[in-house]
Amino acid sequence: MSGKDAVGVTKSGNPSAGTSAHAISDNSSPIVSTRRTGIIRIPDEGEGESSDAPFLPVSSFLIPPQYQDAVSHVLIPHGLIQDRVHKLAFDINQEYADKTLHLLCVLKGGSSFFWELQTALINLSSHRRTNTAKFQFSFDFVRVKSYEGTESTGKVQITGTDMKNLRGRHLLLVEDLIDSGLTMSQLVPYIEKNAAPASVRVAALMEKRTHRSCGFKADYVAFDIPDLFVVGYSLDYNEAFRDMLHICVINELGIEKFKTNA
Ligand SMILES: O=P(O)(O)OC[C@H]1O[C@H](OP(=O)(O)OP(=O)(O)O)[C@H](O)[C@@H]1O
Ligand code: HPA
Repeated sequence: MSGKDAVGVTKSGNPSAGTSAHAISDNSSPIVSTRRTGIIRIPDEGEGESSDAPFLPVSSFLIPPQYQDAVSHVLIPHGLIQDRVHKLAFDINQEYADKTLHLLCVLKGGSSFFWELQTALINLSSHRRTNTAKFQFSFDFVRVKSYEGTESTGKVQITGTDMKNLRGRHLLLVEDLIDSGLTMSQLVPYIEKNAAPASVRVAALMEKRTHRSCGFKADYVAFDIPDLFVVGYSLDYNEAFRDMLHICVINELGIEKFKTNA
């Protein structure tokens, strides 16, 4: 790989102690867990045996003109995201086969992943052959914010959802990225305390390999990524890049160009 100006994240998010999402708490039917399986590991640049992993140059993809010089390379193309999300949807459909699932989209970063996942779940339920059980889902949104630019403020603001609506439900939080884990390690206990759901699990599109991690692990994960600041597919830097299909790595020029975008 040659994305040598890619931006890594260096500041500490000051996360609290390790937390993980809780398992389903009722015993209505035995299920074979497919959680945390099939995670695709995106290697670090020049990493050991994986050093021949394909470098995906910006010029090989359709990228909005204003972003072409602001990212060093494509990390995860949209097509690969879609394929992985379809598999996660299949696993979720199987595991919650006899339950009504309540998806909780964590805005704003989780929105593209959420729409892709819920479309895949609808498609699965619509196929007679896979629709052997009584899988159903409903959904809601929660706004959670802690980052400014590329750094966590250390304060997680949770707004925009009535906790009463989540009471007694099987919740699946749909989140774009576990970075330090601060956001999820605060959101999950907050919901458990204020909403008393039947169960809470977390589906994350990506988990970052970072020394800043507080140890939080999601239940369903599509990609395991290097410690780089990623943008696109609803992930932002100062609100820029959310309108880019592929997940890319921001570069120094991008950091400068969109510094005052908010
Ligand atoms: O694991 P962490 O270190 O807490 O970082 C992950 C969180 O940071 C981002 O949210 P942000 O605060 O930028 O809000 P946004 O979703 O509106 O972009 C991202 O969408 C995750 O929610
Ligand atoms: O890598 C990232 N990209 C965008 N938003 C983020 N919030 C935490 N980490 C990131």
